[in-house]
Amino acid sequence: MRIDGRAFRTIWLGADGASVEVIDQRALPHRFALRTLRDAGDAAAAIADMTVRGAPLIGAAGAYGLALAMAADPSDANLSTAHGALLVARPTAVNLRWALDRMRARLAPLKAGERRGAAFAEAVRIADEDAGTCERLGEHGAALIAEAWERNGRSRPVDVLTHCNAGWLAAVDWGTALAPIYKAHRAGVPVHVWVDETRPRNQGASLTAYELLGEGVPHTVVVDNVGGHLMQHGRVDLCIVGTDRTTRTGDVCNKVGTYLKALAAHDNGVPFYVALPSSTVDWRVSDGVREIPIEERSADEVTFVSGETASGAIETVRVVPRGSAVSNYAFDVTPARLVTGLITERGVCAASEAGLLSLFPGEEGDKAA
Ligand SMILES: CSC[C@@H](O)[C@@H](O)C(=O)COP(=O)(O)O
Repeated sequence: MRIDGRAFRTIWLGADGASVEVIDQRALPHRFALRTLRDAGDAAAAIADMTVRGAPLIGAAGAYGLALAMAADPSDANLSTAHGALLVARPTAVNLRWALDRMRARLAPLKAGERRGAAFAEAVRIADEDAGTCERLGEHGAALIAEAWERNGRSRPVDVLTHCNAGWLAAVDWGTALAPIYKAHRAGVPVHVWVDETRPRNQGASLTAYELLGEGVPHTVVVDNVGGHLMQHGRVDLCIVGTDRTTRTGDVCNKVGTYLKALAAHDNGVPFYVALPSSTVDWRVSDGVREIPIEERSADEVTFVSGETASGAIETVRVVPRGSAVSNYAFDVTPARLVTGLITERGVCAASEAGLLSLFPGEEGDKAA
């Protein structure tokens, strides 16, 4: 997608064929910066410190990290060590394990000497496939936005509320929740996006707003707690969010605060859609609340906020008094019963095991994997 009119992806193989370039998302929206990953340790650090973030991108970064590991030492021992080290970089988004397991399955049967080239090729394939998958789910989701426009008699733009950043910065390209918006916008369907700021890291205010500006999509940044009010007053036609892990029964784990938006949507009869590539489905898990590990991040993310001062300097300031206890749960689970539908690369389905299997019939056998 575009930054200042230039097309970018979030991750790509460096020109030397031996390193990986990523957009450093910690610097946005104030500064556009790239970071070079030279080994698996760099990749694990970039995932953990959220230089790269968002479920599909974490998966692609893990795959490239394993390729960097194979370039340094293609032994069986290092394949296992690097897989383990990358896997623990962040716990909630299942795409990381999905991508690492796919890489290991591809590389393990090969001779050590064949692994470097195969690993980079597979990582590139994973990234390319993610871009294609997100574009396809965007087309399916755009149809829902077009239907909402028909429902309002084409009288006004369709108001979509989204939470966190599930746009192209969270994937390799296009994004998940924002892909339908981009597709609808490019097709001439007028869309306006309510962007939840998404405390504590403000991925909505900083990244979603930045993306939407780049693509020229009308949007308004709102504080996290205003969604219920907007829905009560008919200002939201539909919600679309992403997910970091979806159970086979259709529960969705996404950025903390998603559940409260789903409750408000349910109470107000607002359709609540979740957009996902199938790599985000964890077929081994059936109860999201009990079984999905919820990442707890540093209390500093809550205690301090960072931003640009009037003089253009980036500064971090304390907003919580010294001495108060602080906790920082990064995700929550929205039960399937609150989800109107799942927007996938194969179409839109019910948030249920039957719904998912109607689109992904071969996956049932993976339940016990
Ligand atoms: C793009 S998909 C969905 C999610 O990954 C996204 O909504 C999200 O919660 C990202 O969380 P983050 O902590 O910024 O990695």
